[in-house]
Amino acid sequence: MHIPLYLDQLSLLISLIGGYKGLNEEVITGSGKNSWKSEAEGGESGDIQGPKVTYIPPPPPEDEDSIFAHYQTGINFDKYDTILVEVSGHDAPPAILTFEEANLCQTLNNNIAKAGYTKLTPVQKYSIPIILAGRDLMACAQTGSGKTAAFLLPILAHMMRDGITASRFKELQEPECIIVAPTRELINQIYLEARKFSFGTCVRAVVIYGGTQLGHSIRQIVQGCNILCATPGRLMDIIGKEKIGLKQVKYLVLDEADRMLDMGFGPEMKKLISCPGMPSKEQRQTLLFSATFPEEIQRLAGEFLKSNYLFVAVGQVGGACRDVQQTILQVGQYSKREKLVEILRNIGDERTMVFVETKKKADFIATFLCQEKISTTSIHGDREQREREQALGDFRCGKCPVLVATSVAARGLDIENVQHVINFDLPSAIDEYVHRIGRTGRCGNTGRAISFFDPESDNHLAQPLVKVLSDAQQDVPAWLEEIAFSTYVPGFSGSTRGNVFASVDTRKNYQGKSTLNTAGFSSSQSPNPVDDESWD
Ligand SMILES: Nc1ncnc2c1ncn2[C@@H]1O[C@H](COP(=O)(O)OP(=O)(O)OP(=O)(O)O)[C@@H](O)[C@H]1O
Repeated sequence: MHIPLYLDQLSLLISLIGGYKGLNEEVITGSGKNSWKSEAEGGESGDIQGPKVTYIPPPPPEDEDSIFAHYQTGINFDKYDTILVEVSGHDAPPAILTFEEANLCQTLNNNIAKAGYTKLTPVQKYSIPIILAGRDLMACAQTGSGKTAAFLLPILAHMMRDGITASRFKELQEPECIIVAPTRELINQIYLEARKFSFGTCVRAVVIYGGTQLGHSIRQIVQGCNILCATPGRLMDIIGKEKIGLKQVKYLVLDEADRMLDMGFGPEMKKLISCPGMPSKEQRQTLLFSATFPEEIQRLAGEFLKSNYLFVAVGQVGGACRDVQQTILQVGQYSKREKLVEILRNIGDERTMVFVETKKKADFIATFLCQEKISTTSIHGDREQREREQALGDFRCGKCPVLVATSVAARGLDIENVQHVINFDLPSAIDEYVHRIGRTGRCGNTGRAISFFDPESDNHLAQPLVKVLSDAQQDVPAWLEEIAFSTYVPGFSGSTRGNVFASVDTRKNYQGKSTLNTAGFSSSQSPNPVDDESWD
C-alpha cells in the first residue's frame, strides 16, 4: 500500500503501521483495546494484563483568559425562545427567565458573565429551578443548546450554599458530585466547564479518564476532589482501588444519559449505583441529560431516578437542531471518495467533521485526503490518547480543518466554528445521526450537514431520516421518501410530517402534568443498537 509522507500527517502514518513510542510513554501497541469500551471492561485497571499506559495529559492553561475563552452565540440564539417545552411529573417548579431569578451567589454570577452568558437557553430556564429544588431530572434538549451549564450551575450553587467536605487535607477524597460521560474528550470538556464555573470558589473539579496513567488520575484526586468528572471505566477502576469514597455523593449526573444506560455502559452504571457507600437514589440527586432519549432507555432510567423525577423535553425528543441545514445525497460506496473530495474542495478551509463507520476507514480516508493535499487529521478508538488529543487540538485551532472521526466524536463535543458535518457513512441508528450533525449549528450558529446515503446499506434509515428531516423543517428528497415508503415498517410510529414530538415521558400514567408551550405527541423509535466498531 502506498502511504503518503506529508510531515504534519506523520502520526496518521504511524497509526496506520501500528504502534508508537512517545516521549512520555513506555509501551504502546496497536491492540485496539485502549478504547473506552475496554475501559468499561476493566482493560486499563491492571486486572487484565496489557500494556501499561503512561500517558500524562498536559495540564490545561491556568490563565483566566483561557479558562473563560468562549465563542459567540449565533444569529438564531434568540429563536431558542420559541421552541416548545414540555415538563411532566408532579409539582414542577416554574421556569426562570433570567440568571438573576436563579439567585446564584456573586462568584457564580461573575463566572457566568465572564463566560459570556447573558441569557438562559430553554433547557437552562427549566432545569436550573428543578435542580435547585432538589428534584431528580431527565432532560432532553437539542444538541448545542447548553445542557452542560444547565446541570453544572445549580449543582455548584448548592455546593456553595451547603459547603463542601472533601478537601486536599483529607486522606480519603469523598466527592459530592460525580459526572460521567461516554468519551474521554467529552468528559474533559465537561471538566473544563466545571473548572470555569467554579473559578474563584472552594469547589475543586477533577477529571479522570482512560488512556492516561492511572497514577496521574489518583494524584489529581488526592489534591482534593469535590466534582469528579470521569469516564465509566476509569471511575470503576478508581473506586475498585478505594481511591475515593462514595458516601458524600449528593449529585450523580449522567451526560449523554441514553448512551450511558444502553447495552454498552448500562451494566457499568448499575455497578456504580450499587457500589458500597453509594447513597441510594432516595439519598442523592440524579440528573440525566441528552439530546435523545429512546423510550426503552427511559424505562431503564427508572432504576436510577426517584419515582417523582421530572422530565423536561425541549422541542422534539430526539429531534435534530433546526439550525443545521441537512442534505442527503444518494452516493454508492464506490463513488463516496470522489464526492467527498469534490465537496471538501468547494468548502475550502472551513472546519469540517467527516464521520465514517470504522476505525480502519477513518485512517484510510484521512490518509487519502492527505494524499489529495487536504489537511486532515483523525480521531478514533484505536489511536493513542495522546494522538486523539493532538488531533482534536489541531482541529480546534484550525491547523487541520478536516477531522475524520468515528462515532467516538459524535456526542457532546463543542468545537468552535465547525461549519460542516459530512456523514461519509451513515450511522446504523438515527439517534447517532442526530448527535453527529449536532457538532455543527451550535448555540444559535448555523451549520450544514451532508450525508451520503447508500441504497445498498442504508435503506433501513430512510424512514427515520425522513421523519428527522421533516420535523426539522428540512427538504426531504423525493427519492428518499420513495425508499422510506417502500421499506415501510408498520411498527414505526414516528410521523413523517408535521410538528410532533418523537417521544415523551414514558410514565404514561402520570398525573399533575405541568405543561408549558406544548404540542402533540407520538411514540418513539427503538433504541440504538450498540455499534461496536464505530464506538471503538
Ligand atoms: N446561556 C448561554 N449563553 C451563551 N452561550 C451558552 C449558553 N449556554 C451554553 N452556551 C454555550 O453553548 C455551547 C453549547 O453548549 P453545550 O456544549 O452545553 O451544549 P449541549 O446541549 O450539551 O450539546 P450536546 O447535546 O451536543 O452535548 C457551549 O459553547 C456553551 O458554552
